[in-house]
Amino acid sequence: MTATLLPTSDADPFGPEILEDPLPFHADLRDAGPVVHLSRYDVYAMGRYEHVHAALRDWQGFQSGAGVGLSNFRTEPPWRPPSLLLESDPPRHDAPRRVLAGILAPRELRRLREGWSAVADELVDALLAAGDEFDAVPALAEAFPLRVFPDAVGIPAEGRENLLPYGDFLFNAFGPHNDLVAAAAHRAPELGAWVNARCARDVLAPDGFGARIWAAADRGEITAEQAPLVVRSLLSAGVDTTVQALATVLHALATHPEQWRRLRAAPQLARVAFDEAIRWGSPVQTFFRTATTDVRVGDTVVPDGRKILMFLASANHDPRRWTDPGAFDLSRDPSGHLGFGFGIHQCVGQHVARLEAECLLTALARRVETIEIAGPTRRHHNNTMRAWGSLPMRVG
Ligand code: HEM
Ligand SMILES: O=C(O)c1ccc(-c2ccccn2)cc1
Repeated sequence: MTATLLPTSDADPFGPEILEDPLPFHADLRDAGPVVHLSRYDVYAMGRYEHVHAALRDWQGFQSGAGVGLSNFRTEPPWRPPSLLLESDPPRHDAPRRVLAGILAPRELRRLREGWSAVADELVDALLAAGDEFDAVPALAEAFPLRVFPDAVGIPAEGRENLLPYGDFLFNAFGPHNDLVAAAAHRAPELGAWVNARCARDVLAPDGFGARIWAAADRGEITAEQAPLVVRSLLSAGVDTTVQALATVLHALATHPEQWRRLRAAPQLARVAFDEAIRWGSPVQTFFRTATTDVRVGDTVVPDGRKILMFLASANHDPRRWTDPGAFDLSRDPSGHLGFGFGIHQCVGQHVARLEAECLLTALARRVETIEIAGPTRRHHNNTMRAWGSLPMRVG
C-alpha cells in the first residue's frame, strides 16, 4: 500500500481569526483531504461531509466516553462529572438517552405549543410597541428561550441569568484552555454549583421535564443517582444552543429578503427555515471524538486514543454533498445536515428547539412585513459555538 503523506496544518481553529470567519479554513480543510493533522493541538481534523457523517455513525470506533472536547478523560479529570448522554458510550448511554428521548418526543411537546405561541406573540407585540429598531440578540434570541425553556424544565425563577454564562463556559471548555476559557474560569465553580442545585428533585416544579426525569427514576428506568445528571443535561445543552440558533435564523432572514418574503407568504416554512439556517450557520461548529482503536479514515490511520475534531459546519458546506452550499435557500431540503449531529448522540432536544423556532418565527412573520440589519453586527467568540453578540435590526 502506498504510504500517503498525512496533510498537516498549523492553523488555530480556536483562535480569533478563524472563530471570526471559519469559512476559508473549512474550504482549505476539505480540499486538503479526508483527514488533516492539526499540529498546534496534535489532533486529527475532518471537514468533509462523508467522513464526519461516517465517524458520527461509528460510535464504537469514535467514542464519546473519553469526552467530546479536546481534553481526553483517559488522562485528564473532567472539569465536571461527565454527562450520562453526551460523554457516555453504550451501554451506559442507553437508559438515560431512552428516558430523555421519551420526555422530549414531539408528541410530548404538543402540550407546550399553545403556551409558547402565546409567549412569542406577546414578546413580539411588546417589542413592536416599543419601536421598530432593537438588538435581536437580547430582545428575541435570548429573551424567548429564557421565557419558555426554564419553565418547561421546572426550575425556580430566581438566578436564571446564570444559564447563559454557564452554557458559554461549558461550550468554551470543549476547546483548548485559551483566553476564552481563562476569562470565565473563575466563575465555573459558582455557576456549576448553581446548576447542580437546580437538578435536585425538591426544587423542580411537578409538571416539568425535570420532574418527569425523576419520575422515570421512580419507575426504575434510571437510578436516583443518575436523575440529577440527566436534568443537568437539559440545563447545559438546552439554552445557549437555541439562543444562538435563533440568532442565526434571524440574521439569515434579515440578510435574505427574498427568503423572508417566502416565509411571510407561507409561515409553515418556519421549520424548514430553521433547519436550513442551522445547516447554513451551524451554531454548533465542532466537537471531538476519541479513537478506540487504530481507525482508518480514507488512506489515513488515526491511532488508538487520539482525538478527532469534527467540523460539522464544514460538512454542512461541503460541495460534495450540497448544491450551492453558501446559499441560504428555503426551497432546499436541508434534511441530512449535521448541525444537530448524527447517530446515537444526535441532538435529543432538537424537537424542543424546532418548536421554539416555529413559535417565534411564526409570531414575527405574521406581524412584520420587512426585517433588515440596522447597524454593525458583532460576533460573540466561543470555542464551540458560532454566536452573535449583537444583531441591530429594523422591522417594517
Ligand atoms: C438549535 C439548538 C441545538 C443545537 C444546534 C444542538 C446541537 C447538538 C449536537 C450537535 C449534539 C450532538 C453532540 C455529540 O454528538 O457529541 C447535541 C446533543 C445533545 N443535545 Fe442538542 N442542540 C440544540 C438544542 C438542544 C436542546 C434544546 C436540548 C435540550 C432540551 C439539547 C440537548 C442535547 C443533549 C442532552 C445532547 C446529548 C445527546 C446524546 O449524547 O445522546 N440540545 N445537540
Ligand atoms: O448532557 C449535557 O450536559 C450536554 C449535552 C450536549 C451538549 C452539546 C455538546 C456539543 C454540541 C451540542 N451540545 C452539551 C452538554
